[in-house]
Amino acid sequence: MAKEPVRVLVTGAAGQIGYALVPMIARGIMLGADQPVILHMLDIPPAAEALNGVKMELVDAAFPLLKGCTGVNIAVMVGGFSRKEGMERKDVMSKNVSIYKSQAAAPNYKVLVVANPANTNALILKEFAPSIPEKNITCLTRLDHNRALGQISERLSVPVSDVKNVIIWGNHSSTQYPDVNHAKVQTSSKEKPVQFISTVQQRGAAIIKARKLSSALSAASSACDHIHDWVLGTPEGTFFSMGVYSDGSYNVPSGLIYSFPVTCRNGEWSIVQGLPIDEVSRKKMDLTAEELKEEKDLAYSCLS
Ligand SMILES: NC(=O)C1=CN([C@@H]2O[C@H](COP(=O)(O)OP(=O)(O)OC[C@H]3O[C@@H](n4cnc5c(N)ncnc54)[C@H](O)[C@@H]3O)[C@@H](O)[C@H]2O)C=CC1
Ligand SMILES: O=C([O-])CC(=O)C(=O)O
Repeated sequence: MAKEPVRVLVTGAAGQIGYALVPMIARGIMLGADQPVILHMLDIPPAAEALNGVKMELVDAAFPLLKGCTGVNIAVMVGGFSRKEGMERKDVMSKNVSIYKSQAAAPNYKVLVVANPANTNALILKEFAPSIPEKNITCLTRLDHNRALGQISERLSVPVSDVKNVIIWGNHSSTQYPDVNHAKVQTSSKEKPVQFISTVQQRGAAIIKARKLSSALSAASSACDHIHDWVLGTPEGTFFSMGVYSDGSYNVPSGLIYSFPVTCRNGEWSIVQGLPIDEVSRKKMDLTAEELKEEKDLAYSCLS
């Protein structure tokens, strides 16, 4: 029997990530090749004509899984302003957090916040939308996770599918801690990836420098991976990084949206517990938590 369609909301759908993301969803990359979808696309009035163009292209692409354009079960919140060369992600805070406060009227569905500063926007959404369970609000650090897999694969010359269980701890910013201590790589090479941490931390800035625009196809693809694994589950023995509401695991202060290693079953994520943390890692995990606390204060000052 054909499955009931899942309704997916994409905010900022006329932007560059939106333009890359909606055809991926309509092709079944996010939710599976047998899962019909209904797309609900939102943007601001000045982008109405561009959004209409995206809708026309979706019709022209004749996606068999695409059943229409209304209603919501999953929300991918890309809407917002992107940073330019020389800016940090928190520099777009004053423009973007107020969007996440105003969009907090959303009911109970799974939310992925992409727009920067992604962790803090997700926290603002959580704090101003008490009707959404905190387990349903997440932010995208899967792009950083995939960047880490890609760097290891390139540097050790192994297929990316032979690398797993890297971890991105903390903020989707240059203080994030890409941790390879628990990674599994099928290789005989003893070479240690050098400058790996700073390359992953600075990859977003490197893409802006090269493209004069921030990353879009990799962000859209990672957003699909994030929702895919959340809804359909993580493979046995594999974990991924997700920005989620901290419950105090690994002594990360609760009350922050922080990226942890997670596994997913039956549409629910759980933080992987019990990984040993060495002293160097502890310092880096605390540093990125400190930045998130500062961002939270800054966000509230922008909203007052
Ligand atoms: N978490 C992550 O890994 C990544 C996050 N980003 C962030 O994603 C966001 C979007 O990036 P792009 O698509 O490249 O930007 P873009 O500027 O091409 O598109 C953003 C879209 O959002 C729309 N928008 C603005 N305010 C809105 C509102 N109140 N409601 C609905 N739509 C609204 C704009 O009209 C525009 O169409 C940026 O904040 C960017 O920094 C980008 C890459 C990776
Ligand atoms: O760097 C940016 O501003 C866009 C982004 O978040 C990324 O590519 O990781």
